[in-house]
Amino acid sequence: MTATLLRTAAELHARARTGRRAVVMTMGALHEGHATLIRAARKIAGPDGEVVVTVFVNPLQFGAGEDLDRYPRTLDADVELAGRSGADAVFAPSVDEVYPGGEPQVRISAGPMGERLEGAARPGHFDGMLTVVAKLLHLTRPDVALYGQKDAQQLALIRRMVRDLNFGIEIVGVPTVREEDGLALSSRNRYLSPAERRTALALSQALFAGRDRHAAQEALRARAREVPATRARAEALSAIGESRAAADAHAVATTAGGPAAIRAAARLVLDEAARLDPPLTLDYLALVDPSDFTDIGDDFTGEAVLAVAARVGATRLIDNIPLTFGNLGAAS
Ligand SMILES: Nc1ncnc2c1ncn2[C@@H]1O[C@H](COP(=O)(O)OP(=O)(O)OP(=O)(O)O)[C@@H](O)[C@H]1O
Ligand SMILES: CC(C)(CO)[C@@H](O)C(=O)[O-]
Ligand code: BAL
Repeated sequence: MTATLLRTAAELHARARTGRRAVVMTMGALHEGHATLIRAARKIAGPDGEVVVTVFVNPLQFGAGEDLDRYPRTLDADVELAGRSGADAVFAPSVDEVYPGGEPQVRISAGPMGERLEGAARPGHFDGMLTVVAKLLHLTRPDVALYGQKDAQQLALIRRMVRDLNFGIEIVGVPTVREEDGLALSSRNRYLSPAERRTALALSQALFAGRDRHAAQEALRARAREVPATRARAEALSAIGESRAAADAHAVATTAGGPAAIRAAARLVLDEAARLDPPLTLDYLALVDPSDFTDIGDDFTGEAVLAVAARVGATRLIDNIPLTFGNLGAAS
């Protein structure tokens, strides 16, 4: 399948609409994570519907000193990958096409959730992101739009904007696609040298260590209901597995359990990576409620997000993993 390249809003609006329109928004430099979103969009739109992929590196969401100028731009390959993955059209407007009068004076405000974690590290980022997402939703007029859970805070804010401002568009989240060794796919991975990539693996490893600790805690809680506490604890700890035993023993020894122990288990991996060459520099590690991105408390139940951001060399990467608390029937 070949995707049609559209450069202007006029070209986009001239397209005859057929069936449901599903939109996948990207900044280009497409990879298998994007391809997964496009395939999911194709499924939702169906054979009679339409899948539109947007490619736009939005200056409004980059801060001074960030990587706007060096962000990879690979439009020909993007159109090819989009078509191969099931897109009908790629809308890749210029900056002038999106912001004809220069930067917009009226913008979307992301509110308090937009000032936490990524928002604290990148002031103004989420206002710029939501402003362009609102514009692209108006320009593409989809029935449904799909976003990756890799950018969990972005996804949560888009859901919030669509609900709070009555956009009337269905928002679908797609789970994070990872390399075989666990690294989350990201356009920015192409900045990494082989040595930096080895260090960057610590982001996902830390999340997996936190996930293992969480699984052990949930197992412990479940077992505690069935068998005497001491036996349950031993069994649950053995479920963690030999590979994590040292990190886990440390976490058990230094924390009281609950969210603190999960953070501690993840933190240990990140602290080790800080001593590698090249080192990892941690920006934040947080275990948050995805409805507002505040830290969860000990009595939290439901779905939480363990999120991390770090620098390796000149590259800043983010990753996260969902963890379900108190739902003993579900896998974490
Ligand atoms: N590994 C992934 N798995 C699932 N979705 C992803 C993945 N990487 C990106 N996405 C999603 O693709 C959409 C476009 O993201 P974007 O173009 O910024 O890609 P990216 O790889 O996240 O780039 P960057 O490295 O700049 O963060 C977003 O909804 C994002 O969450
Ligand atoms: C949603 C988005 C396309 C807005 O520029 C961007 O933030 C991204 O690619 O995740
Ligand atoms: N993938 C999120 C877009 C950004 O980093 O600006």
